Amino acid sequence: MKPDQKAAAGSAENADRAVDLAIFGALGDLARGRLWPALYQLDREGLLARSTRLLGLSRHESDTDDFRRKIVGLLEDGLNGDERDAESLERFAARLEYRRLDFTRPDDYAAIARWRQELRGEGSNARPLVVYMAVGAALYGDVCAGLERGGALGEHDRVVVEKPVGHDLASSHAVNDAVGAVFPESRTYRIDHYLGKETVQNLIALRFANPLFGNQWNQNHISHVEITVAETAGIEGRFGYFDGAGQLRDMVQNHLLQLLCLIAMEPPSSLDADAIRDEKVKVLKALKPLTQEALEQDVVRGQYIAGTRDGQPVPGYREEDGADSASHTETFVALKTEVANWRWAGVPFYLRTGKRLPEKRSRIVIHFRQQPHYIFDPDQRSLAANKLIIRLQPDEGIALQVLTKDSGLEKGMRLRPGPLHLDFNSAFPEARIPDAYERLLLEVMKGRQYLFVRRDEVEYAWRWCEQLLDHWQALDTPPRRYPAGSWGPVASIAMITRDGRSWYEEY
Ligand SMILES: NC(=O)C1=CN([C@@H]2O[C@H](COP(=O)(O)OP(=O)(O)OC[C@H]3O[C@@H](n4cnc5c(N)ncnc54)[C@H](OP(=O)(O)O)[C@@H]3O)[C@@H](O)[C@H]2O)C=CC1
Ligand SMILES: O=C1O[C@H](COP(=O)(O)O)[C@@H](O)[C@H](O)[C@H]1O
Repeated sequence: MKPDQKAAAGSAENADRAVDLAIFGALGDLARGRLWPALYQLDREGLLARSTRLLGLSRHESDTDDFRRKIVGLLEDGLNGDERDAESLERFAARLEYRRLDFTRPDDYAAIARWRQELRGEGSNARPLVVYMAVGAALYGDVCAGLERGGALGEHDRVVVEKPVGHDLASSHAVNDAVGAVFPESRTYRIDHYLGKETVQNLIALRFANPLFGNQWNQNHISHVEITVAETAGIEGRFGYFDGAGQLRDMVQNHLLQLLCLIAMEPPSSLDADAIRDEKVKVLKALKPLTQEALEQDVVRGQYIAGTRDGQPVPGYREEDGADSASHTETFVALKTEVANWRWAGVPFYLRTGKRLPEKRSRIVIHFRQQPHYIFDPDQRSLAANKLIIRLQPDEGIALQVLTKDSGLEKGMRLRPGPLHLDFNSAFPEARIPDAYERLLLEVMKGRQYLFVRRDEVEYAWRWCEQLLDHWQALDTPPRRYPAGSWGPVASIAMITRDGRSWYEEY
């Protein structure tokens, strides 16, 4: 954005998003790494309302001045040079306030009611409050009840809850009930930050704005679908949280199943939140239950052992800081599933996600079927299928692999695969790809729910995942091992090879 545009935007009232925001867990990993940087970027781009105030809440000994220094310090450390301008940092710091609170102590919540009273005294009448739960789900009930009993809430206030909502179906019911006792569903925003990613948004545009794909999007034309979300990171100091969760709860129950829903859902009647969410729920309900044989053959869980990252040695999962040396928690999951409905019957969806894999890479690959009648060199038959490769991150973009004739006088009708490429960064160089949290925070401020997950979606996703959790619990055996820096247990390759396929690696 040019400086003159920025100045104009910075002074805009942006009345459609005039809220205040209270972050519970303001100094935790999520808030420090994602929320404060996202809010700063929104402010810098002139997208916050002029009046918006941001309240940090945590049990750390601090006050507003100290808190402002801490947040500005972490922004200065994390931002690129051109994002770190003194004027924007100063304006952002002025929005911040801090209160020390123990979220489990009902009496502490009066401080929030007092803060809101002070804002009203400054002339801001009833701006809605957005309550952001940057804490574990076990605390959501305490916070909601504390806010209500402490007289801190108004009738338009909203709550944002982080994933995973609960630990299984029963605990997710309990968490949703506790939040629902204070905030109705229409004011509850369940975050799945993958839904805020630019390319994930683009799935909707790709599928429903392009008849070319819309008409081919079914079992007549698609042979199988791959979804890979690979991370190079390990546990990064989060052993306490992660060991109680594992990769299925941390990534599959939410991010990967949401991606699957966006690929598999029927066209919604509109872009309204409930129109989209109704279609996603239908997909979750149609996920084929896994038979005992499928649980044994088509699901692979792994745990990384010592290996390398970028050529440097890294410890195994059980040697991480604070680790339990006998942990059975999985850091890798690969599985095959099917959406049992008219559109998708017989089309396998292969899902794969893991920590400490060789690359950070999230990709969806749609494999189209071959032509019914093939007239080219029989040796090239395996080439003869189009693939649509959706690069969620990094190098956001879309590639369609098509076959052309290999050029040259002596080549005859040799085929050559090549991509038709849309690279978002080079196609739209003027547009910065915003972080998912920027988009999602802005949507909450505007009161729009279509990028958030409804209660029944969360619960159907748990219902399906529980088959795997129950199976693993009954087995009580450790996950398969894989060296850090590899693509997971060999069994995950065998799983897809048995179907005469392989994970697509040419990104
Ligand atoms: N970190 C991430 O990248 C992601 C996190 N999430 C979700 O976000 C939520 C937060 O995760 P994360 O930031 O990693 O967790 P952290 O443990 O890093 O942060 C939680 C914060 O809440 C504070 N806190 C905990 N209990 C209380 C209490 N009783 N009173 C006052 N403050 C308290 C903690 O304080 P103290 O430091 O004193 O313990 C800590 O600062 C979780 O639901 C997680 O699943 C979702 C996606 C990604
Ligand atoms: O929700 C989570 O997501 C991150 C990965 O997010 P990304 O945007 O970097 O792909 C994962 O590392 C974390 O364990 C999980 O809780």
